[in-house]
Amino acid sequence: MVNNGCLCCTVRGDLVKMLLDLVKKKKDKFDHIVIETTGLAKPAPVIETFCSDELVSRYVKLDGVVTLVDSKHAMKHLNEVKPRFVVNEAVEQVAYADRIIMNKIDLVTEGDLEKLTDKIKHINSIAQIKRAKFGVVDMDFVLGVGGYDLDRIDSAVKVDDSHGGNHHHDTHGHHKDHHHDHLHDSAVSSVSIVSEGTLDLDEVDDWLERLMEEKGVDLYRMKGVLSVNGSDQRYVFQGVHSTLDGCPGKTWEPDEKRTNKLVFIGRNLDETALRKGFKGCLI
Ligand SMILES: Nc1nc2c(ncn2[C@@H]2O[C@H](COP(=O)(O)OP(=O)(O)OP(=O)(O)O)[C@@H](O)[C@H]2O)c(=O)[nH]1
Repeated sequence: MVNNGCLCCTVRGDLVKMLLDLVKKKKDKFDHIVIETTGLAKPAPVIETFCSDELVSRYVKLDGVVTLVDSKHAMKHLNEVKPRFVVNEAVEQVAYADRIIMNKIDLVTEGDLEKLTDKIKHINSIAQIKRAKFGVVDMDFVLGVGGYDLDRIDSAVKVDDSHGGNHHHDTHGHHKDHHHDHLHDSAVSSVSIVSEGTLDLDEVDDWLERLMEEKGVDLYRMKGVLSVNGSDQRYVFQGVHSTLDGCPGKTWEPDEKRTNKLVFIGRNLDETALRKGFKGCLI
């Protein structure tokens, strides 16, 4: 148990200590460690503990972030307008999730669930969503997620069209689902780019580095599968704020369409600039 039960940034030191204590005492006896934060916790400092603390990252690796959404009350919290510089914790917790459980579905209508799903997908188009009653989901949905695993990015950024989506199969325009514009006013959103073409990897590196330098604070997560020059392998990358990981991935099949797929999740994302940046890397 972390001192005051709250995993905000001020107690991150406690989390590091607790994890290292567990590793020392119970070495090799863990399959997983599950950390439950309070509903008011900011996910970023917890996630960053696993990337940035050298000792922690040596012994444990972050598998994924699961967010449990109360389907009856979530919309109200997601739409809550906070004072300037105050984060909306509900939005943050959806934005950083790899998996989302929409719970208490028995208490709302199908229409409510659809609106909430739209809202969630607008904020975070990468996370897999499952509906549940009393939190019942398969264990596989919450453990062994591989949300930070470069080998599994390919399936993570498969772009989902089922809810009106917020991506384009092209490189133009603004995403808007005209039926639900009123739901999509959150400053935190996802931008997806899906486009064929070959990219210059050096240009991509420069672009992403620049992006992280300039927008690192607002760029919560990004993932991508790219077709790059001089390689028969996909290039996969993933990042959290200003931490970026990239490496060659699976080989493209000879007759496979080499489609680039990138997803960015963040605050006040400039979609036009992101698309322009991407285009600038095309050969
Ligand atoms: N109808 C219905 N009730 C539920 C469901 N899931 C949980 N509850 C009830 O909701 C109440 C509050 O439980 P939770 O929302 O799980 O509470 P919580 O926020 O996790 O509580 P703590 O983490 O202990 O603070 C309990 O009475 C649960 O039985 C559900 O799917 N449907």
